[in-house]
Amino acid sequence: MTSTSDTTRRDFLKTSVAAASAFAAPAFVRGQNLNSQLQFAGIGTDGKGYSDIKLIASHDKVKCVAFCDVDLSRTEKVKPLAPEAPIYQDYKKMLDELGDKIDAVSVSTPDHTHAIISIDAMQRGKHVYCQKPLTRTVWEARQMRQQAKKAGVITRMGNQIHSHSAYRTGVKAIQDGVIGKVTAIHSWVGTTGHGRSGLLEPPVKNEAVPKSLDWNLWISVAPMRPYGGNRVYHPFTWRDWQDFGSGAIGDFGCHLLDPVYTALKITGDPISVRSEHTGMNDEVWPAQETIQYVVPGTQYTASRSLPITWYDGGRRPSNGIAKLLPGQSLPNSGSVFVGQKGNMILPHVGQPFVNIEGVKIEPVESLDHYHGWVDGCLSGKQPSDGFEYGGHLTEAVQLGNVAAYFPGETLEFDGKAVKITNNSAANKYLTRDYRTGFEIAST
Ligand SMILES: NC(=O)C1=CN([C@@H]2O[C@H](COP(=O)(O)OP(=O)(O)OC[C@H]3O[C@@H](n4cnc5c(N)ncnc54)[C@H](OP(=O)(O)O)[C@@H]3O)[C@@H](O)[C@H]2O)C=CC1
Ligand SMILES: O=C1CO[C@H](CO)[C@@H](O)[C@@H]1O
Repeated sequence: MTSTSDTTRRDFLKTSVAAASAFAAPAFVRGQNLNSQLQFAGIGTDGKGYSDIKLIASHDKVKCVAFCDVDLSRTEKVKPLAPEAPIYQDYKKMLDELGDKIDAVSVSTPDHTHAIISIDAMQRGKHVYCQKPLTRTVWEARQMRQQAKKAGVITRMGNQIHSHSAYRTGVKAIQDGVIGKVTAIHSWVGTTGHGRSGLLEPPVKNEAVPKSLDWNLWISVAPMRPYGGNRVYHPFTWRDWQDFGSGAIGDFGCHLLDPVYTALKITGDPISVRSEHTGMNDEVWPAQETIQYVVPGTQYTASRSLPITWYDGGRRPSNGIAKLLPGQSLPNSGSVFVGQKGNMILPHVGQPFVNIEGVKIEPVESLDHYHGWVDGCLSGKQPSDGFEYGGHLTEAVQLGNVAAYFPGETLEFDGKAVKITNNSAANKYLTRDYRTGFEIAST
């Protein structure tokens, strides 16, 4: 028997699919459960996962139907958000068991697990909000773009500052031509590529895995290694380690380069990338690094190509580049947009200013990044910064990490073929070897 609410849900689905040309997927794939409510499951429930889930759940049309975390001791905070929602340790089991009861998921787990979880969820027709960087490798980012397109689901990358007034104001100022056409970009972050765990190599002594944690699931696609101990790899310190995290450029590149990519409408693949750093081994990322990209020019750039320089670990552009006015200073993290009429300095989560006497930039309002994604899921309207956009940005970020293995060498990239054309040894770093049972099939 068909209930009234079932009919309403199907009617809603038909209307929203018809109304949204961006909805490419067949109706059976797209949220059978979508009516005026989004049935949502949060994967990764502590750290950033908790705030992602809380802010998504604060939308009045969201119902939390399940939570998942490989460490059950880290699920306490989300429980009050939906005390009746089941808690899983394995996202696959959750998706298998709950099936159509889930319309959408957030993926707020360490970087190495973003792709395997998000791609699986998209293949099952779920909308996905995934943390930055979208993936751990270039190849995975390309798969995310392709799978999102194929599934026709609504996606967004979790770089919430994209919707913040500071970045939106910077984007508008560039597109309004306040500094003229852009000739170069310099972006930097104060953080370092390693140092969070205090280790450069895996520890010799290992502690027992806590009972609440499924270490096999935490390791996921990466080669198995012992647990180590609290904060050797998890929580949080996985960022240092090449198997799991993506160093300083991976941690902050998708934040800082986001207003650059958005303002300049960069949609092409990087042409070349070159890294220079203080040294690295096979385990952790460099402490200090400078990465030089060349990307295709756009309507907002002065030339057919644009140099972007990335600095981290305390490095930043020189005063000669920034050309600040008296009283101005560079923030700890941010970007200098060098333009034909002057420079715009865009602090990370701070309002932009220019080095042109008498020119002030009016702030534009913030939007709700989380609710924007939920609204997109309900209406069928894809936000402009879905996985196509986030995938491009992540490919650039992770190319920087490929270049780190060949310091001082300019690597030329063929984006169409996803290939480094002038150094065959570099190609293996565009992807990874997947652990048996955790493979990602090509889309
Ligand atoms: N946009 C932003 O401003 C921010 C984004 N981030 C991003 O959020 C993500 C998470 O970072 P952070 O919260 O610091 O990391 P943490 O290590 O603190 O937490 C990640 C959470 O995911 C859980 N988890 C790990 N693997 C899985 C899995 N396979 N399935 C389900 N749950 C899993 C972890 O459990 P366990 O305790 O076992 O590790 C933990 O609860 C990263 O991609 C990071 O880059 C982080 C901070 C801010
Ligand atoms: O914005 C952020 C704050 O710091 C975290 C830890 O380095 C980052 O991962 C995150 O993206």
